[in-house]
Amino acid sequence: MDRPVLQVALDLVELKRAVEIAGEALEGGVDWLEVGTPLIKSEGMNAVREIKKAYGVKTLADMKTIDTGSVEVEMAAKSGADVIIILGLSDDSTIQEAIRAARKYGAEVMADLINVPDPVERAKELEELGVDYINVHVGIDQQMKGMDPLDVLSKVVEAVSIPVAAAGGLDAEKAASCVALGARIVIVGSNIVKSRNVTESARRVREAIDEAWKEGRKVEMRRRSLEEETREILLKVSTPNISDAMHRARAMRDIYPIVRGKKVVGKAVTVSTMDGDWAKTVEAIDVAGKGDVIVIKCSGDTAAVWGELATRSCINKGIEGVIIDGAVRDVDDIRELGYPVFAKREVPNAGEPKGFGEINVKIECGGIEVKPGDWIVADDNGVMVIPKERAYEIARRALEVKKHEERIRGEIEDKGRTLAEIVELYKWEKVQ
Ligand SMILES: O=C(CO)[C@H](O)[C@H](O)COP(=O)(O)O
Repeated sequence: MDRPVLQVALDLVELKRAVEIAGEALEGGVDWLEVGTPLIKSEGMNAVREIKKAYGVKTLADMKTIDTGSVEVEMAAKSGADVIIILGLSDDSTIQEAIRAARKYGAEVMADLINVPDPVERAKELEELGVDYINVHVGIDQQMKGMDPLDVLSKVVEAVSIPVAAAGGLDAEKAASCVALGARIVIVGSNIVKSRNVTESARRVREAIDEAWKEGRKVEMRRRSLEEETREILLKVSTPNISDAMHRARAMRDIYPIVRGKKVVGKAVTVSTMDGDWAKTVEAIDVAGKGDVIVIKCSGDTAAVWGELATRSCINKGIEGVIIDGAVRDVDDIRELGYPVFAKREVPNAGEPKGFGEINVKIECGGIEVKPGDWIVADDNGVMVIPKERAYEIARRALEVKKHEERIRGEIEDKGRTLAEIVELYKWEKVQ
């Protein structure tokens, strides 16, 4: 049996960059080039033509066809696509029309199982209908919720005898696991095309899948909990990455780092208190656990609700940091301790521990709503709040923002280009 196929998904919107990245990916050992759906939507069939003409290797058009199978397949095949990707969700008549059209032009059809309710049953039906390949695919938005193609891959492989592809957030390790589970084609997008060194990233995947194929590697399926993964990812991304991932969500207003150069990531233990009343803020240290962040809303900022001794207590308990919509004192000591405290104002005077307020209630801090358990990420840019229900998703989206920027940074630093040139800013300004 031949070695597994490595297919790169050129999920970009700029054709010039896609052609360049395709070349770099081929150098790293990619076999097939997929013209991604965003590129097709941005540049039309011209993208298929240009990619095919530039390299002459097997080229796929990810049309994601759901209707008019014949028309869409014909367009792509005439433009040079060797394989056209259509949606397995389509009506059987669309699939049959797509296959008939493909045969006229000597092209093949790959059916994508994205969003199919019963992937194993549908894969069997699609094989029966005559598609050439099945793609077990978890879409980009689904990946952000923690879905993984590995979850159903082996069942689909067992159910059909045509080659099965796998796609959806694959890196070298996951791609190797897909091969070990029987995938004949691995499709990698973001982890190659957004990488700063495309050739090197492609090579890593190439080596990993070839090794898995030669050695019949066993798959280790241990997955970390979503919470572990969320924390790990949030430690890698910045607050600007998170803001972008949340459609430019606002950071807290008027809250500044008392100690610069520190990063805070953790789940919120919230405190609502009165100006200068430090009873609940200090009691919250005993409520919070390792890895938490204390987030305090005060009714004013004339007297401190936080100082050096509270900070030392936090350090003892492994609490990640403190965010205060109010006043802090002992800032020189806090700086010496190097502990991340973010606050609105610095003052010398403390208030009294009267005990007004509550711990772990919904508050508004720096103008942003914070619920107990929401994720807080703070750095020198500011403080972001991620609602706990969307924490994993936002973390994954922020990581995509970071990866996207890494590739652009590389083009600025290594190729001497400008940002406007790379992202074709003038072309993509909003039409008025
Ligand atoms: O078709 C796609 C999205 O709908 C992508 O091309 C596919 O998911 C591969 O990209 P990635 O590796 O970034 O998930």
